[in-house]
Amino acid sequence: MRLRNKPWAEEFINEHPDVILPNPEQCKGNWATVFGNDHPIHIEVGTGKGQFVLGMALQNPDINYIGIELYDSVIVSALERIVEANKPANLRLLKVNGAKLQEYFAKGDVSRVYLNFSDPWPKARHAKRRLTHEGFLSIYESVLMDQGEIHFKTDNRGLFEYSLVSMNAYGMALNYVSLDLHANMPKDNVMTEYEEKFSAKGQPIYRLECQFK
Ligand SMILES: C[S@@+](CC[C@H](N)C(=O)[O-])C[C@H]1O[C@@H](n2cnc3c(N)ncnc32)[C@H](O)[C@@H]1O
Repeated sequence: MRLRNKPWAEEFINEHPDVILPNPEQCKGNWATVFGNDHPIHIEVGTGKGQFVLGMALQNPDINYIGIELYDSVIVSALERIVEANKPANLRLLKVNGAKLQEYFAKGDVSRVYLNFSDPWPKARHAKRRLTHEGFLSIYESVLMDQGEIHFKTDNRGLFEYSLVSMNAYGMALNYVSLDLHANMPKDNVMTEYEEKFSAKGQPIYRLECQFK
């Protein structure tokens, strides 16, 4: 747990249970009560400092967003942003492991999964840790509604190539692929922190949308 540099993180997190939900397992199958509506739920696994999920929540008030991040020291930066933005009603954070989504979501609770600039884990022996490994795809499938989607952006060519093969082998439909997202920047693209950093260095941004059949 990377808490050493931010000793105040735990206290700040505990002060905002309306944003970082303290007992997320109680929300499973019950998210309409949490948000007070039955709008679609989009989650981002590995949300980092929250720029994407906050931007999406502000841009799309009729969609509920949940940012999922493992580390206190990282998620606390997302929390700071969200507090500064007056806590949009359609946004929550979970400080949990994306490998355990089934503890917090029932089948059909989620209608889209976003993966942005996921850790590449380049060594073959670490392939199971990649968020687009078949083990993770099966976890996403078990919480997504039928024909639910994954939207994935990365600067990492190796991870992108791996993910295309992994999703194809899983039997998913590829609905969109871009090898240079910023060459034709969609009007509604919300940049992540990593996207800003890598595109500023001139690196192409890869993006795909795929769907369970
Ligand atoms: C490279 S950063 C990208 C952050 C952000 N999505 C962006 O694009 O700027 C990856 C983030 O995913 C988080 N992460 C990695 N594996 C995770 C998992 N299994 N569950 C939740 N978060 C995870 C890491 O802690 C890290 O903050």
